[in-house]
Amino acid sequence: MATAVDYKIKVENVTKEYELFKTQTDKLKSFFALNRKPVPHFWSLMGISLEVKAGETLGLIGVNGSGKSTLSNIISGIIPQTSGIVDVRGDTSIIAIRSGLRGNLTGLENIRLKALMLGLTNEEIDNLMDDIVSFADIGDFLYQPVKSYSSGMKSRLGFSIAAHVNPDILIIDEALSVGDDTFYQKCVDKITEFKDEGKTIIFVSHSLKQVEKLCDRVAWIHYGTLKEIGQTAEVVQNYKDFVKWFKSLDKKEKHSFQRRMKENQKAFDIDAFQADVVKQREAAHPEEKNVPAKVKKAFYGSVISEKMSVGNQLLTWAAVVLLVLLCWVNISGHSLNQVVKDPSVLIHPTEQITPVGSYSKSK
Ligand SMILES: Nc1ncnc2c1ncn2[C@@H]1O[C@H](COP(=O)(O)OP(=O)(O)OP(=O)(O)O)[C@@H](O)[C@H]1O
Repeated sequence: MATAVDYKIKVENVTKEYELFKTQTDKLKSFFALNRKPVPHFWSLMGISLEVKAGETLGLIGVNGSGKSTLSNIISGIIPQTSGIVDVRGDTSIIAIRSGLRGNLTGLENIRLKALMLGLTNEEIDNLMDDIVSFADIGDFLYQPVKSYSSGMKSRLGFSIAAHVNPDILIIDEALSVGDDTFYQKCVDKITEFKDEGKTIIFVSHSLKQVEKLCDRVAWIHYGTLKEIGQTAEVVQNYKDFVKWFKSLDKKEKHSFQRRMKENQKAFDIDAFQADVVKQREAAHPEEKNVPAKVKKAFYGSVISEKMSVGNQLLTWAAVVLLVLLCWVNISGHSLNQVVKDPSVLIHPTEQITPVGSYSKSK
């Protein structure tokens, strides 16, 4: 019998690995699994587990580079996790300064594109357009490509779109830090309205004041790990204590601390982590069978690989070979039928090929 879930978002043992390629060519080679050179790895998330309940506002805090945006982008489906379960029950709509808007499209085009991607019909978008435009309040910039916008304008537009498409879950990643005071207040009012409507919100911010004002609970992400999750006042206070401690260090000590943390993220061993999860689960549920297989499925069962599978690699190479062959047949001047009957004709091009710009006398 299926058990009812009491969460809106569940993240279990989620990791995110980045390969630090030096060039785009190295990246492309790796995609086709052609890279022989070892590439440095970096684990942006090293096994995060948390749940967000329906109607709850969860704050994500942590120092720069701790993994807040990586986690919120994984939850909103913008990037895939490397391992772990991400279960999101509802439509997410992310408001982030850094993602979601296409620079070459105008503000108006971005509104339509994002709304279409979120499943709205053109008629629904037409009905919402005036509200979105008036909330964003960016004047004639609406007709300019978004790449010409200031970060405040991008934030206005991004917030306005996401807030009007009526998502069930809202992920707000640093959206309020760049607007002016009037816009900030408008956003806070809108977020409060969402909270009153019972929407689930993830709020990523460096402003502890905003977090204290808006969040029911807070998760402190610390160099790829979940350091603490709990009541806002308590977690924020512990984080403030950490920041105070860090600030009390001299420059050399600060660098050394940050280096140690980053080294730790480079050295993370996913297999050892998986083995640990198995051990803990076996200890907690001694009667449970096939724990290693179940944990393996939970780690990789729902993950979309960013590398090509062997099957896809074979298919791609087969397609490339076929394409080259067809081009060769075309250039040779023989018909496909002739080549199939006698492939050796490929190395004897027909004499009927007419050079470009000349008139064929053989007609
Ligand atoms: N595409 C990428 N390739 C390589 N490393 C990345 C990539 N994206 C993020 N990272 C690294 O992952 C880590 C986490 O980054 P993330 O942006 O999630 O942190 P953050 O907590 O949101 O930081 P901030 O508070 O500065 O916005 C950082 O060390 C960052 O350099």
